[in-house]
Amino acid sequence: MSHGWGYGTTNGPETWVEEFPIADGLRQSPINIVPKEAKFDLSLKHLKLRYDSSNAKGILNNGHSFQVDFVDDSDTSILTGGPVSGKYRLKQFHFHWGSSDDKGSEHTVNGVKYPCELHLVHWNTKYPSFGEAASQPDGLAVVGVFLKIGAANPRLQKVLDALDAIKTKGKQTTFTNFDPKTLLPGSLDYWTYEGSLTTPPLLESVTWIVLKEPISVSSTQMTKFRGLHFSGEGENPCSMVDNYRPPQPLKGRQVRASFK
Ligand SMILES: N/C(=N\S(N)(=O)=O)N1CCCC1
Ligand SMILES: [Zn+2]
Repeated sequence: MSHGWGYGTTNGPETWVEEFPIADGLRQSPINIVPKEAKFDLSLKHLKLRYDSSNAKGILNNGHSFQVDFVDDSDTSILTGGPVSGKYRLKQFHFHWGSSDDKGSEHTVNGVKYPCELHLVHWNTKYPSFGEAASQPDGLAVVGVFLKIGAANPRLQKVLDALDAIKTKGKQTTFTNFDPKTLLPGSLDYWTYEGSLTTPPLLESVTWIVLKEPISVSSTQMTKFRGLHFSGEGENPCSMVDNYRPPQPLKGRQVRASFK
C-alpha cells in the first residue's frame, strides 16, 4: 500500500519536506496576501484568458483533489498578458477546500481563509510539454480564484453534478463542452508573485495570479465537494476535505497588484 503524500496527520504538509526538500525553498506557495503590502505595478497588463469550451476533456478524482482536464495540443485555450510574456496553455483546473466553511483556501488575504479556492493551471508554450515547463522558473501560470459563501453559484453546478461519478480515488469520466471562463468573477484585478506548486513535487515554476474578487458558492454546494473521498473504491472511506497547504514564508518576495 503506497503511503504517499497527502493531507493527513502522518503524511500532511508538515511532512512533505522529508521527500521534497524544496518544501523549505525560497519561492514556496501558497502565501498570505497582505493587500496593503502589495505594490501597484503600472506595467502589469490586463489578464487575457481565451478558452475554447470544446477543449474540456474529462474530470478525474486524483486522490488529492479533482481536476477537469483540457486538450492542450494547440493554442486554443490560452492565457496571455497579465504578468507573463508569451502564451500559456490551459492544462487543467482543480479546487482546494475545507471540512467546514471557515477554511479551505490555500492563499489567504490578511490571514482570512476562504472555504474554497479554484486553480486554473497553464503551461508556457515556449517549452515542449507541461512536464518540461513544470521544471522551469517561468514554466507555469496558475490563476487562483477564491470562493466565498453566499448564493448558490449556478456556474459551478455542471462540475458539482459530475462529482457523483468520481467519488473515489482514480475514478474519471468524460467532461466536455465547458468554458472555465464562466467560473471567473466580473473583475480580473489580480495580485501576482513568483511561487510554486502547492502540492508535491512543489516545483518552483509558478507565476501566481490570484484574483482579488471571489466568486460565490453556497454551503450546500460546498457539501458536494466534501462528499468526495481521498480513498479508493473498497478502501477505508476517507472524506476529501482540508486538501490545502497552509501559507508559506514570503522570504523577501514582492507581491504586485494590477490595481490601485
Ligand atoms: N500542485 C498543482 N497545482 S497547484 N495546486 O499548485 O495549482 N499541480 C500538481 C500537478 C499539476 C498541478
Ligand atoms: Zn491547486
